[in-house]
Amino acid sequence: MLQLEGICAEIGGARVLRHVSLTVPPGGRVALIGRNGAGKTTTLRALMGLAPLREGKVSIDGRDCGAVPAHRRCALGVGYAPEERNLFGSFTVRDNMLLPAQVLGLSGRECQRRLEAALELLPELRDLAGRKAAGLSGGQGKMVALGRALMVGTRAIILDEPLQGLAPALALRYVDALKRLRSALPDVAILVTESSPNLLKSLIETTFIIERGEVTQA
Ligand SMILES: Nc1ncnc2c1ncn2[C@@H]1O[C@H](COP(=O)(O)OP(=O)(O)OP(=O)(O)O)[C@@H](O)[C@H]1O
Repeated sequence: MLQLEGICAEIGGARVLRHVSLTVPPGGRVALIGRNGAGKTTTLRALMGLAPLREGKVSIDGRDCGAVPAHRRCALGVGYAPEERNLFGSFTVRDNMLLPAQVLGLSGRECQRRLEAALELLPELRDLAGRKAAGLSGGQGKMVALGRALMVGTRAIILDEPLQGLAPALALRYVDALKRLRSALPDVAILVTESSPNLLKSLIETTFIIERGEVTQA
């Protein structure tokens, strides 16, 4: 379970999150919907320990994360696919996917097992596995970022505007991939942000709305 309780955050002295509370239950499918600049990315960054909190508490599976630095949060089973993807262009898709599992210190065997499981769930990545990330299209890169999040996201994956900028057909393919994950990994929660709920309707159980840093449940 992912839980944000009364989170407040500032960037450059400006209030960006105002007492944000949001819960993602185990295996839950939750969307956070808001316009550009509403605070979606900052909310996810707060969850991952990448945005400093002024107030409030983040917990993962009941564990208070106040003292857990960002680079250890994925060890709690949370995989994060940031909006900008942040792939290493000179690495292959395979190596980009393996990286977070290797950083966690998982054995080579476990890394390979997870890679195979992720490629099984996202077969479009199998053909790309040996390609350098620099040569991928935006849509392919988003799929790789999803696969990479799955490598460590044994409890939850959080996806920041994964459909943003995708052509409608690609966006539907991405949502189909998420639906496959829902069936294959029912215990892995998904928290996804978007500016519009339309394409996510068939996937999502609970929707939160964020407006000027304030979150309400739809
Ligand atoms: N590095 C920064 N410096 C100054 N202001 C920032 C910075 N990052 C975010 N902000 C401001 O914080 C607010 C929330 O930004 P955030 O990126 O969380 O919103 P968002 O809902 O994810 O929007 P987008 O869809 O544009 O990514 C915005 O008003 C934005 O201008």
